[in-house]
Amino acid sequence: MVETRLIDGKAFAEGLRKRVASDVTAFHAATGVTPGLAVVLVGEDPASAVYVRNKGKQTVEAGMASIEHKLPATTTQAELLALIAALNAEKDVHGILVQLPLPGHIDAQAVLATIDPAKDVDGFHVVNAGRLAVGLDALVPCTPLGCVMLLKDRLGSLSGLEAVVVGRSNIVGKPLAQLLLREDCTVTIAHSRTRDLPEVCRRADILIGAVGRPEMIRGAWIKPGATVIDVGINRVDKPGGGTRLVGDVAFDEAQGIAGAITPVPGGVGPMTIACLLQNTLTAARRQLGA
Ligand SMILES: Nc1nc2c(c(=O)[nH]1)N[C@@H](CN(C=O)c1ccc(C(=O)N[C@@H](CCC(=O)O)C(=O)O)cc1)CN2
Repeated sequence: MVETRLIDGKAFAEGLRKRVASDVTAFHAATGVTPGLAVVLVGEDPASAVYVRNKGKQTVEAGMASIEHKLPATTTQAELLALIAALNAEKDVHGILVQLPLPGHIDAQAVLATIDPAKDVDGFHVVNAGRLAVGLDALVPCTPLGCVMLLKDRLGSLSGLEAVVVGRSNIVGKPLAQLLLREDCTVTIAHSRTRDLPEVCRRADILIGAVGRPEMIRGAWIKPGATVIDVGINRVDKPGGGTRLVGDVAFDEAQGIAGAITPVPGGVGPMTIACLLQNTLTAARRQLGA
């Protein structure tokens, strides 16, 4: 029986936000410039509205300018692209982010492709994805960046470790695999069609759940002592009524098997916005050649 440690992403994110805030103060003193982040929300998805509100609040708390554009669900793709073109040209806007998911009538890839790669603080533009893949400086997607920060904080060097990423999304699975490769991990990307997924997972020193299926990864799939990072945020019904959040990993079953695990909530989630603030400052620095 292994003692399972909790990886406190909420506390780590709080520390990171403080470090970013102090770097923003120094940046402003050196350049006279306040980094600005523009966040675009299309439609009324309640979870997205909460994330956008938190992004605005934490941006201001870090000493940066927050510019919010809330558009109705009926917004056309052409209108959205025109707004992004205007933000690309706006010199006080150093970072641009379009909250996902977008309404079904809008092609998300076309939207992401319109954002200036230098202002793409989500790191979703193909230029940033390509730069990450070939090992050049890139703006890196926030959730994967947060996962690697938590892993390095817990394990130090990740070199030579066997990492299994369950999930192959462009937003989390693929960029996270690239970041782990950059840390010299041996990386497997697995997914719902992977043959004998439990056996593949049991190879992992680092196991990442990023598949978006509530508690799909069972305790018996975890190698004893492994570090487990749970990216899933799934809302499920509670037996007596109401709902609760669970991850992609069966958290209770992981106790006594995993060496460490991120909880849901309070694990990876808070790192996403903290890393967004860091990316916004990075983008501002690069745009000013600072
Ligand atoms: N343009 C983007 N869209 C989306 C992203 C993204 O990085 N860029 N990621 C997610 C949503 N997201 C940020 O946008 C996000 C998700 C979760 C959290 C978080 O702190 N979660 C809490 C729990 C919150 C709750 O109670 O519901 C936690 O895990 O502790 C922050 C940001 C999809 N869209």
